[in-house]
Amino acid sequence: MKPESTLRFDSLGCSKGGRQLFQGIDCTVQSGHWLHVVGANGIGKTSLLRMLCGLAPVESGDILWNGTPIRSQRTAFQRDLCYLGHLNALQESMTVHENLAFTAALGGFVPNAGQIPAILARFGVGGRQEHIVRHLSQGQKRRVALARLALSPATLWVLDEPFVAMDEAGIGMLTELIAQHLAESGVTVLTSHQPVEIGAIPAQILELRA
Ligand SMILES: Nc1ncnc2c1ncn2[C@@H]1O[C@H](COP(=O)(O)OP(=O)(O)OP(=O)(O)O)[C@@H](O)[C@H]1O
Repeated sequence: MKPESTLRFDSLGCSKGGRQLFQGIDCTVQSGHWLHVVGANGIGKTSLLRMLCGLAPVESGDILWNGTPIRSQRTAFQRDLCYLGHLNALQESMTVHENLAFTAALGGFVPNAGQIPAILARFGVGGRQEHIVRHLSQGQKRRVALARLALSPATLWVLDEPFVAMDEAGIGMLTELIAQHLAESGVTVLTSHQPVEIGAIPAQILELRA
């Protein structure tokens, strides 16, 4: 189990290119729960996720992790965070197995011999372990990228459109993995233009509006 955690947006606002995207967002997500950020194309969902991950500064309001603004606990917060953006962030010239081993090493984690093969098999890419990532299909690359979640010790998963390019089986595997994460007291924030069901755990919906 992971430690009990709380994510809070406190009167959060964001503008881009001189245009206000959203403001006054208040929301709290506790351990074991997930937030589905929804809204029209271009409304600011990715911008919100990027602020949450520290890839863009918080301009107005605050983001608090366990009661403390993330800006004043950068290193500790990054340790608690796993972010998967639109891009898969895989090393294209490395093998599938090498990519996962690399991710684990970055997180200071040494998987045992059977762990990476088991995770890849779970994500339906077990037979591709020694393949160079460049030679995989888009959906296979997405599966490898998402398989990294299973190696992450992070409490907070932030996933931008994780279901894009996934077939039905892939969607099933990912929702199962998120459900397991929540059952272990994890927290997940995701965007998706499609309806999402994570087991029987109801979504907290945050709808961004112009
Ligand atoms: N660096 C930037 N400078 C100016 N405008 C930007 C910048 N980055 C993003 N934007 C604009 O901010 C708005 C919000 O973009 P964002 O990617 O957050 O939307 P989104 O809700 O995730 O959209 P989608 O559903 O299409 O992925 C868009 O209109 C985008 O063009």
